[in-house]
Amino acid sequence: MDLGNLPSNLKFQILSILGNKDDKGSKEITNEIEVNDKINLSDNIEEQFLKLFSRDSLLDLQEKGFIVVDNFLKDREIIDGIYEETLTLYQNGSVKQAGMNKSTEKWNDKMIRGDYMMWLNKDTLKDKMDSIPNISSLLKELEGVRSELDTVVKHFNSQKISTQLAVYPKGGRYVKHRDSFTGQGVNRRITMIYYYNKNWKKEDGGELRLYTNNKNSGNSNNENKYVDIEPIADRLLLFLSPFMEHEVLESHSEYRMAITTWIY
Ligand SMILES: O=C(O)CCC(=O)C(=O)O
Ligand SMILES: [Fe+2]
Repeated sequence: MDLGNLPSNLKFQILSILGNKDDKGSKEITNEIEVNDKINLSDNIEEQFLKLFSRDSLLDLQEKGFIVVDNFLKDREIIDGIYEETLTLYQNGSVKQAGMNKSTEKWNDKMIRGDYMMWLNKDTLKDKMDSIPNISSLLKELEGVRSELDTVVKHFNSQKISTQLAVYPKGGRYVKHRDSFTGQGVNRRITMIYYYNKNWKKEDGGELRLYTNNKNSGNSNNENKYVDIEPIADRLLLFLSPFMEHEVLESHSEYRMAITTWIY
């Protein structure tokens, strides 16, 4: 099925069903907040707690809608370990073809998203965590990003996170979409994608095309402007989930891997 010809609001609705299918094991949300407003990351910040972020990077995230952090883990052994553990999970069938799920309906369409995915949820993976030590250490670092945001940006007050691991086999892509929508109650606010594709080269494709029209900043630009983010090893991309449209371009490598955490 080609969604390209559908009006964009309809396309977004379909993709939101797909994108918002959530991990069942996540904790109950106790303290609901409305995310129908702009995301403010620069007012009343506690600068003394900044470690990973700088004041400017928080401003960039708010105004440009995204930031790229290279050399996130810096440890070659861990990065290679994450790759190997992902390959094992993929080859033993733990990583399943992604599709659209809404109650009993199931709809898989490789033209829309060609990835295989699994939720990485600490509760559901309790006894498996020991077999994926390197992925576990990445998850700790990603939790650290969340806690820095909560500590530095007093009003940020994150509600939960969820994480998925995705593998795109050759030919895989994911059409243009947003990861969440404003005005729907508790929702994804920040998308963080960690890439660990060894020796990625231009011919491998699979770049993340990020449309830079960020309505969070109040200076929206041309809808069609974009940047292509190369999914190179040890790169962490952060963007504002409700404001940034993006797509995964067709991947030509054998496996294109990513671990994505959403902060709500
Ligand atoms: O892997 C990527 O670069 C992006 C994946 C994505 O957009 C998603 O899973 O919602
Ligand atoms: Fe996405």
